[in-house]
Amino acid sequence: MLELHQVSKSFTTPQGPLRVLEGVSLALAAGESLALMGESGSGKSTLLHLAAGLDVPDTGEVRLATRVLSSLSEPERAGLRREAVGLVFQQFHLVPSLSVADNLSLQARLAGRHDPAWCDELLARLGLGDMAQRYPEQLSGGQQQRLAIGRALAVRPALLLADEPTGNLDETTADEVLTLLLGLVQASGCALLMVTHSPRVAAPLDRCLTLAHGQLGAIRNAHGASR
Ligand SMILES: Nc1ncnc2c1ncn2[C@@H]1O[C@H](COP(=O)(O)OP(=O)(O)OP(=O)(O)O)[C@@H](O)[C@H]1O
Repeated sequence: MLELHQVSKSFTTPQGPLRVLEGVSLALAAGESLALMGESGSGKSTLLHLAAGLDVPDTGEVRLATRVLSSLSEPERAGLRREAVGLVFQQFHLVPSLSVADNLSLQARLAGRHDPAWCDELLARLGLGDMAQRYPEQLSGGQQQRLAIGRALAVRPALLLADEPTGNLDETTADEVLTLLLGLVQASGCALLMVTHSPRVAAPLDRCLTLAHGQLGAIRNAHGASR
């Protein structure tokens, strides 16, 4: 589903080039969930952006659904991202002037993949069924993040990329949102790559990798064992 092969990425800074990823390889199968941990500045978001085709590596390959992202033009990458990738960030990025229902179906409509029955099911499963005609400012933080998750899943993506999706929520709300997210990911069969600082959040996922000094390591399998 998602493959990174020997991916390197540097940024230009006033102090010179900053090497963030150095020969990183990983494979994520359909339906698999992977937590990506690491200290602040270790390159987690950079890796997520490369996986989404929001940026391209300096060297190496990112393959998404068998397409090599760096061989695509930016509009082609945007098209593939709309169809195959759901994105959830710490900030909810909802459209204030659109209702809950319209926010939820927005990406799916843009991708030409709007399925009203699936959107209704998502609203119900996310506990937003009674709030479909409200506007984002009339929702709590947890409800807004549930809506952002619904928007990402409405397109039935093959891959869900989540960057600290519960980072803005209190612990109880974060647990509720995470449980809902993992249940929906399982129901929809998509692969999940989630960046998190929290071992609690990472624990229920199939695997956990840590990024440090530009490299991936500390692999944990579903049973908590390191290898
Ligand atoms: N566009 C850019 N230009 C220059 N430097 C950048 C750019 N984007 C990221 N960086 C730098 O690359 C490094 C990795 O950033 P990244 O956001 O991937 O880290 P992170 O592990 O996600 O951090 P955090 O946990 O704090 O969100 C950081 O030192 C950051 O300052």
